[in-house]
Amino acid sequence: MTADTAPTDADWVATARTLSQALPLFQRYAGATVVIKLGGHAMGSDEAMRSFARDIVLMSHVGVNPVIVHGGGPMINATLEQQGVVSEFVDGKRVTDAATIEVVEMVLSGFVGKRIVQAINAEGGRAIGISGKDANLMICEQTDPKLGFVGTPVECNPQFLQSLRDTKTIPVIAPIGAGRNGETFNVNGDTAAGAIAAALKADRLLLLTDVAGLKDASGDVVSEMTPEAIRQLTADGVIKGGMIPKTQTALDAIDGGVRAVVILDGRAPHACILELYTAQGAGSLIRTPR
Ligand SMILES: Nc1ncnc2c1ncn2[C@@H]1O[C@H](COP(=O)(O)OP(=O)(O)O)[C@@H](O)[C@H]1O
Ligand SMILES: CC(=O)N[C@@H](CCC(=O)OP(=O)(O)O)C(=O)O
Repeated sequence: MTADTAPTDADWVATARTLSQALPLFQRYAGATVVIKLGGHAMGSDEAMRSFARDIVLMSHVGVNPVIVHGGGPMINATLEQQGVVSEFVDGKRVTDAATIEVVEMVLSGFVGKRIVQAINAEGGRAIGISGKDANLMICEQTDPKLGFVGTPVECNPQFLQSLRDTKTIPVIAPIGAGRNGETFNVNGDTAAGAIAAALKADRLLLLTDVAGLKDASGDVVSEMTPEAIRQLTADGVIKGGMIPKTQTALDAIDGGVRAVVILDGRAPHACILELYTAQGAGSLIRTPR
């Protein structure tokens, strides 16, 4: 079917066949909890956001419990740059002083989170924007005094998410954590998604990023990897930079009880439903061998 020709009867039959073939996968994921981390680099145009939102609403309609955790690093950078501030990053984490944490919270819990909420709601879903502070969802401790207000999640309280699930409300979570002494902590989006997925014992954690998946030493995307293979590729320097917190998150999430983690290209159209509802899947699946 091309854009400039009307669909034929055969095209419609092919569409119906595709839907019918997805039945076993719809059944397999009915009732499953799927945590989706949408990184700032994966948040594209309004059209891409609409397509992401549509996929989330579709998942919710066929019985999945989607939980979105978002990033927004590039949007934080842009707002800080308007104020003449350029952040320093150590091991992929933003050094966050008292003025910066205010900007981080404003950007993530403000326009980034609300853009996702609005997109989902516009497609007929029911989303609500919260952060790790709400209902004590994510309690943090300071990661390292040198990083300032950067937090490591030490306690997750996902009961509130279960009550959202009962009312088919889709949480859209900003990676901001509460400290025990009233501090606000900036949490890497991948780390926050992994901690929440582990607390929920999620069936899947999808880490949406800007590459097709995990690449091996030859630069080829590998469709399935074990935690052991990831440790080896990291030791060999093949997994590096921003991919390190992602793969570390994947390993921690699996240790914490998540069944499988997928690293996939969030800019690709319909990445989430391709992964869940096609036999081929998308990106790189990480799980312990069965
Ligand atoms: N082995 C690898 N396979 C795939 N990507 C890798 C690998 N090692 C490093 N990367 C880099 O990791 C990047 C993703 O991390 P990052 O830019 O922090 O993503 P995000 O902003 O989506 O959180 C990719 O764009 C790629 O350049
Ligand atoms: C501690 C830390 O670095 N926090 C991140 C939070 C946002 C994030 O993780 O955004 P992406 O997923 O788009 O990278 C930051 O300040 O950029």
